[in-house]
Amino acid sequence: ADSMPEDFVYLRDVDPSIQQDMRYAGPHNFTGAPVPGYGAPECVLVRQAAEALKKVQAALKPKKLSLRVYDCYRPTQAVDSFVAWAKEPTDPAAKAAWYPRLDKAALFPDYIATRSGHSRGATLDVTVTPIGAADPPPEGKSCIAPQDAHAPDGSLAMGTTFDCFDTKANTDTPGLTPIEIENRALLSAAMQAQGFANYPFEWWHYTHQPEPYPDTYFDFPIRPRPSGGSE
Ligand SMILES: C[C@@H](N)C(=O)N[C@H](C)C(=O)O
Ligand SMILES: [Zn+2]
Repeated sequence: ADSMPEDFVYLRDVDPSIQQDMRYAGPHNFTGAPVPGYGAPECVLVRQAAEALKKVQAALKPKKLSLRVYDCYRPTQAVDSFVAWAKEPTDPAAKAAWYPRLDKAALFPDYIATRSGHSRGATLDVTVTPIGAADPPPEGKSCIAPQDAHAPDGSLAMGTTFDCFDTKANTDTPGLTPIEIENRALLSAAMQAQGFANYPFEWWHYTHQPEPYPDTYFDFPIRPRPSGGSE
């Protein structure tokens, strides 16, 4: 079906304090353009996952930290567009920024899935950011470039930026600085406490378990949130 199932929600309706930087709805992603199926910059998830994220957010608040989501439910048409993107000629500037040490073909399946858990509705890409921190746009530098206390988008330094397709993004990769290790552990502990499991290739990718739709890959497009919310 083309419409959002009843047990999917807009994260904004469950917890408007969680920051959303929905990269695939705009040009600041590895493809350089808005991705098919993302008709609005909104995080959509199955309700259980959204409610669990709200609990993670509450646990971070005393530390003056907030979650920031980059991707949530992903329609299968978007996944298919990633596969099509991989067959197009490589843009050297995009490669230098997002996958400096791998060729496009090598990104599948570890860093980009041809059938993604995101399409099942309980998976999301997330980082942690100080509450009230400035939110400058991404700079387009190499995603594996050294970071100070913060990544270029103001979030906590995790060793790479979001969607950095590189071994340095592997959650337990060697060679991180102590603060990067601490920040990844902080995210991981907060998420695990509410039932999220990390994907070891990408420090930002988490799935809430058990999944309500373990075998269903949805393709409804993400539409603007109805005014007044869905609750
Ligand atoms: C593309 C990246 N954000 C991601 O989510 N990768 C995993 C492997 C996926 O595509 O499911
Ligand atoms: Zn992901």
